[in-house]
Amino acid sequence: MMNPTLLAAIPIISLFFLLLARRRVFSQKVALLPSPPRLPFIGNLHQLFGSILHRSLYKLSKQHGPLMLLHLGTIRTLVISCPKIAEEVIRNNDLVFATRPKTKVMDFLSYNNNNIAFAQYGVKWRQMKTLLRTHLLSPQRVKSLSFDRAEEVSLLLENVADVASRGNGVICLTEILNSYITNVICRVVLGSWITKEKKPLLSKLSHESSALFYEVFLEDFFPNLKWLDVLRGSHRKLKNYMKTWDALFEEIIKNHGRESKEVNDKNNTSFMGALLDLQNDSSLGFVITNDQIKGLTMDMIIAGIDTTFATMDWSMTELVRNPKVMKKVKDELKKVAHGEDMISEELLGQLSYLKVFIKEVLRLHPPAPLLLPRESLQESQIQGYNIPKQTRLVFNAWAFGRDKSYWEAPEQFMPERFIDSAVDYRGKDFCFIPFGVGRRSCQGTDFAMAVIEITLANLLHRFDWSLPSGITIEDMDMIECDGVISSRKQKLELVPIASKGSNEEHTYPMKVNYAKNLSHFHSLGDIENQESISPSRQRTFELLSLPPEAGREPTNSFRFHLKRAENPGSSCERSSHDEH
Ligand code: HEM
Repeated sequence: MMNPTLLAAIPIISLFFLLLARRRVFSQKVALLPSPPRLPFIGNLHQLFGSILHRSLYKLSKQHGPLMLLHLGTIRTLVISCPKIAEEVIRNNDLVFATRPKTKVMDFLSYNNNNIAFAQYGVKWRQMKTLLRTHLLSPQRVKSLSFDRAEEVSLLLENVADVASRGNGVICLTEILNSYITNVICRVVLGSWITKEKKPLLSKLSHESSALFYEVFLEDFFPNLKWLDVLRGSHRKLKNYMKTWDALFEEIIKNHGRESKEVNDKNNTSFMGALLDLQNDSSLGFVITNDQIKGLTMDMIIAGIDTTFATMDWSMTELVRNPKVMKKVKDELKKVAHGEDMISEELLGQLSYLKVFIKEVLRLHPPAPLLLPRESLQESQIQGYNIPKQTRLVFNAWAFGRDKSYWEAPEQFMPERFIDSAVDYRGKDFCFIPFGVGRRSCQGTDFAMAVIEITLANLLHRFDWSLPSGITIEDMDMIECDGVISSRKQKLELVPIASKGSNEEHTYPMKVNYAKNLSHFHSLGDIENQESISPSRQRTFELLSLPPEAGREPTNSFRFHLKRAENPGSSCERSSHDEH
């Protein structure tokens, strides 16, 4: 009789050979794809370390072609470096590649598949996307936030003038823009619940998330080495990070109930507030869980802050490096402003050169150069090659913007290339996809562009910008940070001088009564009396770091906006007594 141990081993041995044979079939097909030589066990990982990822991939694609297979540990990854193949994938296989890979970080940040950006493709993702499109980031909603943007821009301008007046005139614009955009996004996403004490924490958390993407979890490449991540403390770090987020969200959720009971604040327009209200909306057809609210809120903070900041930081850098472009942008602003010292959103449509300038920035410096990774849900074909299920896919959008067959002199900064050109960033032109393409493309494009345009327009209209003395254009390093979001590595230090003709000229330091101004913005009423400020409005002041008792006279720019607020629809010409 056969030994029972041997008998039990037969199915296991058979299964082993079956799997081996299956693997060989797959690898034969996949081996046909161009692929750099790889090392045992780690595959091609060693070719990616030590350099900026999208640049390493670009370099590899020059040797191995625009469709290239990499083995990152046990993970098959297809890298596409040319627009034509990207178009083929999206046209034929967008649905096949509609899901995101499950990685340790994405799993955590998605609140266990309860968000959009990192969520697996499926019913939940579709529900979240509908919520975002119809309730949070619809064109009407984006438009309705124009007051919030105007207020924040005004504060930014004052801040720039104030910081410049205090030191030697040099400001670190990178830091100012960074905290400005955190304020903008947190304000619209979290509303007045976030106090000024919590803002630095939020800023830290959002930037850490970007860095976390590059924290290498061995488990993602070698599932059997999960225990090493535990030993290295990576799991604990991620868990603690998420605990901090969770405590913050819980507090907001708890306050939401109280807020509606105690204050009955009907003007609560934050994204998170809207989502909490929608929890009781039966017409939605599905129930939104607290985890979905947390996941979605986190999505917008993570997806919104670093990307928008990077675009504005690169924009200001390119303007300083290209004085002719700066002059053209400023001339256009002056013409459109008709003597006003603040550019309002209604004027943005007339700023065609500013718009092509921003396009050129996004072409050369896409904030997410590799978009977000996708993964195939089933077997498919690309360029005649068989691509197995669960193959990861990466589009190198940074390389697309430098493809010589689509762009003349691609390394040159030339906004003029977009004049009289229909090429746009909305995902139809595959050579220019800073916001991604297909089903998984960015949901925040309109919101991001509204913030970027109004901010740059006013920064450039109000100030003339130059490099600190002793620094030349040649000293400006144009290398980007390594990370999912590709902002410029070197901080941008500049000297702002109030523009000639600006009504704020020679008025450093500019101190304003923000409390009065903000009260107008929020209620169009008067708040001479401190007692009349509601608790929620009080928190708005805190959110904006403004002491309610602060200040003297409103600035001209604020007067202008106040008049618009008080007389919506009027042309709101500035009268002579508005001038200093
Ligand atoms: C200049 C600013 C921005 C850029 C360049 C940008 C770019 C991107 C890119 C490249 C993707 C991945 C697309 C893909 O995989 O094909 C993405 C996804 C996403 N973005 Fe943005 N983004 C920006 C701002 C924003 C803002 C302000 C928000 C929201 C407040 C936002 C929300 C999202 C969401 C929810 C997704 C996930 C879409 C999905 O997976 O289905 N983004 N964005």
